[in-house]
Amino acid sequence: MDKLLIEGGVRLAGETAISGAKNAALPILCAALLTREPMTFTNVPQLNDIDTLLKLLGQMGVKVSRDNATVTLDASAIDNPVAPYEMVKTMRASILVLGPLVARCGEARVSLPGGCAIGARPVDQHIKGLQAMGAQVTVEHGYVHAVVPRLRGARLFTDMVTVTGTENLMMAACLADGETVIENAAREPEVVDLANCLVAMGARISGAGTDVIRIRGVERLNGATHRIMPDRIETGTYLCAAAATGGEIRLTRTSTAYLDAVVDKLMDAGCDVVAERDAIRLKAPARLTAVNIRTSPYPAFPTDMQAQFMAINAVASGAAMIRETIFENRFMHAVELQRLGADIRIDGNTAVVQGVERLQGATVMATDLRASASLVIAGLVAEGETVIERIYHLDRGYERLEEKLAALGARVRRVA
Ligand SMILES: CC(=O)N[C@H]1[C@@H](OP(=O)(O)OP(=O)(O)OC[C@H]2O[C@@H](n3ccc(=O)[nH]c3=O)[C@H](O)[C@@H]2O)O[C@H](CO)[C@@H](O)[C@@H]1O
Ligand SMILES: C=C(OP(=O)(O)O)C(=O)O
Repeated sequence: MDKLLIEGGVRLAGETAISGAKNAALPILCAALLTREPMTFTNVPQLNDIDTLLKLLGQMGVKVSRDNATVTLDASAIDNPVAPYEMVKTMRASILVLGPLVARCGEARVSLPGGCAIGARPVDQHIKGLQAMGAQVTVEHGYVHAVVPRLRGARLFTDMVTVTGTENLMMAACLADGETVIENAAREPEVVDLANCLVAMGARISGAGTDVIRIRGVERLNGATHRIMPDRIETGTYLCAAAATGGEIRLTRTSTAYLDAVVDKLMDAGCDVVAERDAIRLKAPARLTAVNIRTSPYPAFPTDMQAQFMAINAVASGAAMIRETIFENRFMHAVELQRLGADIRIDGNTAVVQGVERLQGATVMATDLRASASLVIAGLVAEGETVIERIYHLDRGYERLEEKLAALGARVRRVA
C-alpha cells in the first residue's frame, strides 16, 4: 500500500492550480441519469471517487467517455438501476444515484453507502423525502429499494441540514409531477452548482443557496454542458499548508468566493490573504496565532476544514478550542497529530489544542480524507521525516497532491 514521505521544515512558496470540486462533481455527474441526452462536464477532477462513480454509472448502462478533465455521459439507456455494495462501499456519495434513478426509472436498488469513517451517517432523510414524494422505500439486506410509477411534488422538511440529502431530493424533484419545496435545505455552494447544472438541463428550480428550494417538476430534461466549480476545500487545504509553514503562495483557478469563514480564520491567525480575479494570494507570518473553530453548515465554518485547522493550531502560538458539530466522530486525526508531538485534549465534540514550538516527524496513519490532509500539513512543518500510511484516503479527494505540493517547494514523495 502506498505511503507518503514528507521531509518537513520547508516554507511553501510559489503557485499551483486548484482542481474542480469533488463534492460538486459527484452529484453533478449523477444528474446525467436524469436525461436521455448526452451531458458534457468540464473541470472534472481526476480522483478515485470520480473513477468509482463513473464505474458505477457505467455498470448501470451509462456510456462514459473521458478526456482528462472532460467527461461525457450518455444515459439514453439505463438497463440496470442498481448500485451494488462492492462499488459503493468506499464512497458515501454513491447514495446520490438514488434520487435520479427513482425519478427517471421508477425504481432503484442502492446499497447503503460507505465513505469516510467520521460518524454513523445514516440516509434516513433521503428516504423520508422520497417517501413523502410517493415512493415505496424498503431497506433490506443492506440495500435501499425504492419503487414508484412517478414521483409527485411534496413539501419536504429535513430534520437537520443535509448536503447530499438536499442534492438527492432536488434531483428527484426535477422529474416529479408538480411542485416540491425543500425546507431546511443545505446552502452549500456545491448545491448551487448542481442546481445551475440542472437549470441548464431545463429544470425549474429557484432558491438554491437559500434554505428553501422550490422545484417545479418537468416531463423531461435535456442534455447540457457544465463546468464544475473550483474545490473550496482543496483551496482551503493548500492555504492552511502554506500558513502552517510560514509560506507565501498563490492559488490559481479558484477564488475566495465560498471561503469567507476559512479566510476570516486565516486572517485572525495572522495571515495576509488577497483575493484576485480567479486566484488567491496568502502570506503567512513566521508563527501563526491559534484560532477557535466551530463547524456548522454553510456559510459557517466547514467541517471539511476542521482537521486542517487542528494541524495549524498545533503549531500556533497560544491555545484554541475546536468544536465539531456536524459529525460525531471527526477527531480521529488528533491521536495521529499527537504522535508528531501535538498537545491536544479531546472532550466529547470539543478539542483543546495548545500550540507547541515544534512537531517531530514520525510514522502516522491516515484515517479519513481530511484527517489525512491534516497529517500532510503537520508533516510539512515537523522536523525530520514523516511517513503517512493509508494514503488511499487522500487519493479520493486531492488531485496530484504530491505534484502540487512539490510545485510549492515541499519535499514529498510517494513510495510503495
Ligand atoms: C460528497 C459530499 O458532498 N460530502 C459532504 C457532505 O456529506 P453528507 O451529505 O453525507 O453530509 P450531511 O450534510 O448529509 O450530514 C450532516 C449531518 O446529518 C446527518 N444525517 C444526514 C443525512 C441523513 O439522512 N441523516 C442524518 O442523520 C449526518 O450523519 C451528519 O451528522 O456534507 C458534509 C457536511 O458538510 C461534508 O463533510 C462532506 O464532505
Ligand atoms: C467527508 C468527505 O467526503 P465523503 O462525504 O465523500 O465521505 C469529505 O469530502 O471531506
